[in-house]
Amino acid sequence: MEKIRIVLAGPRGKMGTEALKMIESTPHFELAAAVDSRNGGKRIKDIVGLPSFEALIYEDLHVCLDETVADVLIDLTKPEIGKKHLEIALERNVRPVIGTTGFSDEDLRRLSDLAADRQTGAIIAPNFAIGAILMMKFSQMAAKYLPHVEIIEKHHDQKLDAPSGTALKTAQLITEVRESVKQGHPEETEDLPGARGAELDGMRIHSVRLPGLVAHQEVIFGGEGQTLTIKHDSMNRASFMPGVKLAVERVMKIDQLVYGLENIIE
Ligand SMILES: NC(=O)c1ccc[n+]([C@@H]2O[C@H](COP(=O)([O-])OP(=O)(O)OC[C@H]3O[C@@H](n4cnc5c(N)ncnc54)[C@H](O)[C@@H]3O)[C@@H](O)[C@H]2O)c1
Ligand SMILES: O=C(O)C1=N[C@H](C(=O)O)CCC1
Repeated sequence: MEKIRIVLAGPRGKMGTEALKMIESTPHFELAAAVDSRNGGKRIKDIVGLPSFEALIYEDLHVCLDETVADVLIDLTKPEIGKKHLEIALERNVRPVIGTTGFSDEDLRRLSDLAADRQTGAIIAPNFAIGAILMMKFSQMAAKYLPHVEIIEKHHDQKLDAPSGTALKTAQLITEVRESVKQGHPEETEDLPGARGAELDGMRIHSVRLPGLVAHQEVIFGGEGQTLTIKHDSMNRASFMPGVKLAVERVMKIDQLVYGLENIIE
């Protein structure tokens, strides 16, 4: 099998270090280069605590892709950088696998058009954990029958964006199968602003940020005399790596942008 040559953006981060281990243990993956906010000119093996890859570190993706033969870019940096890197990679026909969140509907339309123009596969995955994908799929199934929904997402307190990409994606999947519903009492008031959480098509989304958490979500459905809770917990960042590996393999075989791993697992 030919090796898939990967550029990894964010190699020193919590996700990036797990991704390096995943690449190291996958015989048909090769780390071609890395993009970091510092350490340009060094090699991955020169950074204390990182595996002994010879791959060079660049501080600019343009320069990296000028000097590197690559098939796939994995981006695990931060929202505005992931978006910029996705575009740079597509313009050079390098297939992006993006783990950062914060893409608006308008961004997704524009980037889908760009991927289609370039006939280059791209995957944006708000959550790489296979269990989280199932949680979203099961929630979409349940919402057909129990349309009153509240989402509680909980993450570590270093997370930059709220609500989480997973919560937004879950809400979007639910809007595809249910009519818009006015939830709660028609005359309810918020005596403390934000008490009822964010609102998306009648659904409420509550974001919790605490040290000690990794990534967790509960989707609670209410009906007459019953509730249903669908819950997923990522206890560590290794939980995301089978999904990253799957996305890298799959992005090599598609020629359009896919938003969400639920679109590539059976
Ligand atoms: N899709 C998923 O399943 C999933 C799971 C966990 C985290 N995430 C997302 O992945 C991203 C990384 O998460 P994390 O917990 O590893 O964060 P982190 O803060 O530990 O790591 C981010 C890394 O990106 C680097 N970085 C910042 N700007 C950069 C730039 N311009 N170029 C290159 N590198 C740059 C930082 O130096 C840091 O090492 C976040 O956006 C997070 O929301 C996604
Ligand atoms: O920032 C994180 O950490 C995570 N973000 C994702 C999201 O926004 O949904 C989910 C996984 C962890």
